[in-house]
Amino acid sequence: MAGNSFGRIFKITTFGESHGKAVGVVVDGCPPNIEISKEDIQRELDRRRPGQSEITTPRAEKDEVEILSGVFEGKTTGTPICMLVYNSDFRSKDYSYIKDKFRPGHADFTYYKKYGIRDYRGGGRSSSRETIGRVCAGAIAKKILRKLGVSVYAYVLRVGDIVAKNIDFDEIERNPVRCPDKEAAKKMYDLILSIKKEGDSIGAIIEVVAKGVPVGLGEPVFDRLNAELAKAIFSIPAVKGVEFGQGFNVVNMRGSENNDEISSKGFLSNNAGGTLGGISSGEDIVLRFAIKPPSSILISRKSITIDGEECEIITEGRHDPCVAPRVVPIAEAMVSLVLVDYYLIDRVRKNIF
Ligand SMILES: C=C(O[C@@H]1CC(C(=O)O)=C[C@@H](OP(=O)(O)O)[C@H]1O)C(=O)O
Repeated sequence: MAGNSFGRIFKITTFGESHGKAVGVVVDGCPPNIEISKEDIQRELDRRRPGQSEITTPRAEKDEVEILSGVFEGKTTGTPICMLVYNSDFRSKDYSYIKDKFRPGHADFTYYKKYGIRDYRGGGRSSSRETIGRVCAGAIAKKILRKLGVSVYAYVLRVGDIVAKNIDFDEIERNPVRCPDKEAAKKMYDLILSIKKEGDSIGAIIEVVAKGVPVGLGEPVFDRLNAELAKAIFSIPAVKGVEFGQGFNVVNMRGSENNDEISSKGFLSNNAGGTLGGISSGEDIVLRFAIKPPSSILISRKSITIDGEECEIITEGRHDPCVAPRVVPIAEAMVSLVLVDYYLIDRVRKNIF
């Protein structure tokens, strides 16, 4: 029950801390003969790495992946794949001031109370640098899905009160916010910059769409596809809520509006967001999740020391005023990992006899 592994057949274990030597992942259970190159992994890591624009943390990491095992002559061999990224631009002295204090909103308090010890440098294991391993593993999952005709897209739907209205998938990677609506992206960018100038931070909503998922993935009752996807998304740092299809809006609907009618040509709507009874329906999987404003802000907040004395904390150092643009590739990775794992589970159970 150590909590660092995810998946049943396509199983990942991530390791490392923000200011430790390296972060990475071991992927076990990957099918053999999948073509995979360093570039396939690096492309995804480059979308997640710090220092991409004015609205991301300026920590200067190349985040260059090394594939240590499990790939031979450009193909997976069916053996464990270990991938890692060395940390280089860490300034651990920036964190000495919180050695004996808990930063409000961070995991400092709970890690210390649970373990009685914590690597306070850059948030240690609770840092979003841990997600590097997920993105590496997700890049392999994406390649497998592509062979199966499945594509997964994530994008920033909302920052503060600015909402993307025009969803153009081609626009996502053209702007630093990773918003599919060019006009909204500009407004989001300006808003994030102005909040950064105030030393504050802001939250966002990200939408994920998986296209081409076949009917039948998902294991009722406890391992419903949507339950596993929700777990995958909630395991991403800063996530505060997840919904599928109409989500929380169902409270405003009648059954007569919400039920997705079926014709001989297929479903007439997708209010369910791609699953029925926890099993994929063949419609797009559509989910959204809310991420909180980053906890590291330059505005003084009340807290306590490890001895329980009251203090004030300003979180100095290098931080993201809004993590949404960098969470996009992480969300795609997590959704891809679940889909590959559930595809393999479905195959195993059907191919025994
Ligand atoms: C470096 C990354 O983001 C870091 C995530 C992070 C945190 O507390 O999560 C704190 C900061 O670390 P540092 O103070 O060492 O620069 C961010 O820069 C990354 O995600 O790759």
